[in-house]
Amino acid sequence: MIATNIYKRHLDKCGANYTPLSPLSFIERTAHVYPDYPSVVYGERRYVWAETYARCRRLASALSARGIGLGDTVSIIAANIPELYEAHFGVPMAGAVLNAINTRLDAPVIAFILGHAEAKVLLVDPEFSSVVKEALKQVDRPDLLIVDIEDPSFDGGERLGGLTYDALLAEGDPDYAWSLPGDEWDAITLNYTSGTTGNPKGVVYHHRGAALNAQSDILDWDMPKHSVYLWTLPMFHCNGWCFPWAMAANAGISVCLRAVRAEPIYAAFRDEKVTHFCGAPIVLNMLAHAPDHLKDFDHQIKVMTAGAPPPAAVIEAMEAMGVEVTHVYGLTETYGPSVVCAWKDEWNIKEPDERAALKVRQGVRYTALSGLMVADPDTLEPVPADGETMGEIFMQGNVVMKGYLKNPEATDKAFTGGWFASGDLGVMHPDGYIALKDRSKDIIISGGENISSVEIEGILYKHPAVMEAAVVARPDEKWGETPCAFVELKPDATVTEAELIAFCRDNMAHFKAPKTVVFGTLPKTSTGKVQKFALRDQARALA
Ligand SMILES: Nc1ncnc2c1ncn2[C@@H]1O[C@H](COP(=O)(O)OP(=O)(O)OP(=O)(O)O)[C@@H](O)[C@H]1O
Repeated sequence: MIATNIYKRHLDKCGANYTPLSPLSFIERTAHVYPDYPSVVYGERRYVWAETYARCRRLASALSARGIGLGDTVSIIAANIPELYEAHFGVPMAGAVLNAINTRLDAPVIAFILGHAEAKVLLVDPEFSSVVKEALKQVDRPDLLIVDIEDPSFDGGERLGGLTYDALLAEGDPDYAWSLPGDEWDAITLNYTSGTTGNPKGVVYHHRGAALNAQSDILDWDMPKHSVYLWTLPMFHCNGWCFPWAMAANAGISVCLRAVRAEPIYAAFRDEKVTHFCGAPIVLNMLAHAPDHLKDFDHQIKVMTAGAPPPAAVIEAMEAMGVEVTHVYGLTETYGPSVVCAWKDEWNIKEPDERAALKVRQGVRYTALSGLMVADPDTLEPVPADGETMGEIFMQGNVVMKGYLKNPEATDKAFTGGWFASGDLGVMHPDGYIALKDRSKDIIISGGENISSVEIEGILYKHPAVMEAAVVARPDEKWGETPCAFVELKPDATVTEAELIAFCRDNMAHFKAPKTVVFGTLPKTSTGKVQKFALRDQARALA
């Protein structure tokens, strides 16, 4: 007898029971349900959902009328302003792929991206017109449509094309009948990695992953409906960790911000009654060290942090100010956050330092992620959950990128045995929470022992004189490598090399303590991370 599965008979997908997952459906619903609720705020400019939705439809319609559609790239280089928010909907509503370019890149890299992405349109914020002008000289693309965004609140910049963003919107239909993608696997955005590990690679996201991760953002952060979200995290970075779409699903308010400085951030906390914001640990550190008179708010604020290991001292400082920290971890390749240090109520009774020690761990799967493991990169055998055995961190599921654009070799290398290899090293704790120890290329091997630079940095941050710290390997004849710390001190603080080394030795195994300390400003990448490769060069020169 032929075995049959009764659930396979006459139970097929059809238009009634299956539509592609896409975050575009979120804005349509929210504009329908909450048309007059605030959506986007930028200084004096205030929109409600009906307006934001109409502007996105105009953009889609205008792009479409100009022949932009499926498989085309629309690039944008902009600060966190409403136009960049709208592009997250208007561009894919036209069927095209949004490529938000990192605003801190230099002209040759921008030129590389425009060429590699085969961009058809480039939307330009006036703040970046001069670097774009330089980049355009280096790309041979006379057909590229340049659209200048105008921002009366920004002083400077120049027009590069013959069309403004508002004029483009005016060409469009506010009632444009856009449609969901034919396939949820269709590309929605293209994000270039910052290139700290080589040439920028074009990470492609699909509608399905974008919808799922945006929903996880809300779920894994317990975001109440109509949250007030401050845009401190660049929207160009992994599409702002999917928060443009999350805020549409949440029917929340996006408070746009051009400059990520303590003063406007604290002013927004107070004036807009911000409830949520995201930022790399360096942003949290900046806020913690801002003058006290700025810290003038008395409502509950939550921050989500990732991008680099958050030192326990920074978490403690934020929480002492009444800002609740949620620690997440991910990569451009995983739509931003895909792992969260899911908090447990029973941890609330612990002392602040114990709470921070639990929270510096990267944690467990985001709701949208299917698999997370720490494993031997050669055998893919998971390491024991002992909190000590190091392995590589692997992810699996719908919030792992489609792959790298036009780069099958890199895609094949990243996907191994059904898993995405993160290039990060970590351990699995007995309670199932992972902790990241280093990027594989950052680990220090001294006398045959692995030393985690992250662990040493965590100790250095606890010293009252230290503002920022980064540790790299310094070549050493006897030990192979020794830890070399680069330290930026707080204004007016003083401490000697010997004192800092002694402080580390008092707080960790002696062999792990840095042997050298160099004082000075730390070089940063375009995403605000410390440029460890530059520090490694400096450490090598010392040797
Ligand atoms: N919570 C976190 N704790 C520790 N490290 C983190 C955390 N979140 C992210 N990271 C680090 O950031 C990396 C992802 O960064 P991202 O995808 O932005 O790439 P990049 O470093 O800017 O560029 P490239 O991929 O070119 O090196 C992770 O692999 C990890 O090393």
